[in-house]
Amino acid sequence: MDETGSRVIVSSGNHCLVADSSGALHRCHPRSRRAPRPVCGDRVDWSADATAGWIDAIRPRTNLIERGDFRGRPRGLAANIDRIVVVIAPQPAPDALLIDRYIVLGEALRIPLLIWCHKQDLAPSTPTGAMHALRTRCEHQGIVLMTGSLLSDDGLAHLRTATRHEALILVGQSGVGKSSITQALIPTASRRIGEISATSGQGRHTTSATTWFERPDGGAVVDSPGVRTLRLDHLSASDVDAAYPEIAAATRRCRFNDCRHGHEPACAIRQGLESGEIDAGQWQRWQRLREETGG
Ligand SMILES: Nc1nc2c(ncn2[C@@H]2O[C@H](COP(=O)(O)OP(=O)(O)OP(=O)(O)O)[C@@H](O)[C@H]2O)c(=O)[nH]1
Ligand SMILES: [Zn+2]
Repeated sequence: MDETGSRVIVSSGNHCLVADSSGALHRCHPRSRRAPRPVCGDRVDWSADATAGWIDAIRPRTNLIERGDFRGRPRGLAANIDRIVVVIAPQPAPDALLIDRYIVLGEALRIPLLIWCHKQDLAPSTPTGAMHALRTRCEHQGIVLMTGSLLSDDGLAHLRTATRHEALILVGQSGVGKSSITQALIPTASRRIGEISATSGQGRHTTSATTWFERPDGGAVVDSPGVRTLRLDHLSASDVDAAYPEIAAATRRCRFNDCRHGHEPACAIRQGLESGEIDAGQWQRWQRLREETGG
């Protein structure tokens, strides 16, 4: 059996599951130890002999999302993604640094980002200061921000329409609702999880695998447990700057090129912080991520 352009829907270290054009799943292995490892979302050519399925080639990727492992080395997470959906909720309270990490990643890979404020049934009637700051930032930077809930009538309608035919990766803290959203967008997701467990031969499919689910309305959703944290060591300081245009512009207005934004005269950052033009929280996060990326 030979197939071209099939989709890798789950990838582990030494094997992956490939969905053929009819959606049937096949367990495949790289041809050799040196062969590049496919990641979730890859398009691959593969073939099967009497013993096993083999990956013959990985098609060129439109993008590759990587995350730093505990040593900061980049690890492939998912490929060919049209949009990063950062899911936040009133509970657990949003982690501004994690949101910023995804804004940096989206800018660096040029993948459009959408911030989905989920569980609106739990949202306070007056937005918190943090939510207000996030909204202002999204307006300034042209980041799409939408709200919804699984407990309201229009639920995910906005998300569905705004991302029609797109391959989404849902990212965010544990417990914000990523898997619930996947199930709501793809009613057959739990059946698919059963098929994946059966084909991978690893018993119950735990939430430990990044998985590509085809959407019934076109496109796909990638649900991944590897997205609750994100290190950016493998990105550069200029990637961080691109996600903070106001801060990056202010640093260029400081009188001294090597201004450390401490006590130097005519420091545009200090002036911006004093006048309130620069958000103090954003400034702290910029410093933190610049340090992480060696800037
Ligand atoms: N109130 C409320 N609860 C929701 C909503 N959507 C999901 N939940 C609940 O939130 C909890 C966490 O949802 P999950 O979908 O498991 O969250 P997750 O982001 O996939 O979490 P991890 O798998 O740990 O990363 C579950 O108890 C859901 O039932 C919503 O719109 N409103
Ligand atoms: Zn300065």
